[in-house]
Amino acid sequence: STPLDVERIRSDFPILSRKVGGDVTVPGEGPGDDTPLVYLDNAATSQTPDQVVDVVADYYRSYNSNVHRGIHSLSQEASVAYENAHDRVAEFVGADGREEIVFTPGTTEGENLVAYAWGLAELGPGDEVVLTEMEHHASLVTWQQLCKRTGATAKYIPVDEQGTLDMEAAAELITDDTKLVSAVHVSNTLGTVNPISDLADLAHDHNAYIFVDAAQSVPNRPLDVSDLGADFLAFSGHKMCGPTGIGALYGREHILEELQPYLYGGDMIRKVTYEDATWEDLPWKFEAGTPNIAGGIAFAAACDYLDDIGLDRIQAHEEALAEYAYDRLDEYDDVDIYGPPGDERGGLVAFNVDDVHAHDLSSILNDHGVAIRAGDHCTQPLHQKLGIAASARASFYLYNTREEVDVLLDGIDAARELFA
Ligand SMILES: Cc1ncc(COP(=O)(O)O)c(CNc2co[nH]c2=O)c1O
Repeated sequence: STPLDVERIRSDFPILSRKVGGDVTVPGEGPGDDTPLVYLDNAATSQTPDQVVDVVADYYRSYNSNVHRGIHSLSQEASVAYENAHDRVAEFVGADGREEIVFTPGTTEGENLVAYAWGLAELGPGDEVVLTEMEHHASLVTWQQLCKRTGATAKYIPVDEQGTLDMEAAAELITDDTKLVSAVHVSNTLGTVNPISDLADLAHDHNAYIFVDAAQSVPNRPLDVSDLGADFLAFSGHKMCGPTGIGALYGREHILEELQPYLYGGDMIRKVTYEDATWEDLPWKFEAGTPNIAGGIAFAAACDYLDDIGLDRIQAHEEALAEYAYDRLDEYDDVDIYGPPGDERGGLVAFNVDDVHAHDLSSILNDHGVAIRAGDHCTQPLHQKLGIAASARASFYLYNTREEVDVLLDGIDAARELFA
């Protein structure tokens, strides 16, 4: 695939020209240092191009209205745009149509929707949910707590010291007692790319569903829900050039059709009496109340933006940056890198520098204009397993450059000198 024109892409993101540092009491208006921003925290949230920001602004400026078919023109325009956005997001992940795409605030609510709309009704004592040891809390805590509530049992597929899933153990752990496998596609801490279609085969061999946490894969690589064998798949708009507060849950239509809603209210009903209620068609049955209309419409615009560039090219670009960062970090003997080798991972690298706590490293890197994430990345059990309380994580996207990786390494050198 042809390399990205990063400079042209960066011109779509004014924020990337910001200077940072100095007084931050007034967001965006601080005196700011003359330190150019180097934004390497894309696994937490991506930046938003003008093309997507303009869609949000245009909605509020010219057709803001509540959806679901009010009679007046504005409502009709908003309804059509919001409903069509579901079709666009469905196309982006290879779903059959809007019936298989529920808009949510993000990946977290997608996991919870399935836990409460399916899990609460289907799980009980003797049933098992199989997770991986590298799950994000959005999956791990959700299913762990649901198992506690229902008497079901949560089990974990081990991760080896290379950050790779033990698939032999998976084959033993997934049995006829398994009702659901929930697995992250690309780990937000290790960068490991899990063999989802193999896990799906194991789940389906035992008549279990598979839930795919695709928060770090839908934004970063071409993906088709059928190729993966996903029964459910959740992702977030804000990690793929969309606004915050919007994401989607994919579910096979025949499964969603059978599920009862877990959020009740307006828009999700068809007929209500004092005694009972009937539900709207999919996906509206699962979208109670006034949705994030602008966010949903902008989510579709983000899909257009990424597809115009090409996810295969974006994947190649960010993974090359991660490999470059990995190789440069690997030159140090006082740096620990977590996860698989640099050429076998998604576009992120988590690491620690001996004698420099990740939080201190992040603070010093901030003085150099570099934004990374430091902490447990919502994978505390995995950090405990790795024997660390926290890690630093650099995560790359379509608008980052090799020169920015060099600034990252310069900042790490400065931190090492300060703490050595
Ligand atoms: C693998 C994974 N699953 C679920 C989530 C939750 O997504 P949300 O509902 O949109 O918040 C995240 C967000 N990950 C991170 C958020 O901040 N730093 C991170 O690594 C994630 O990386």
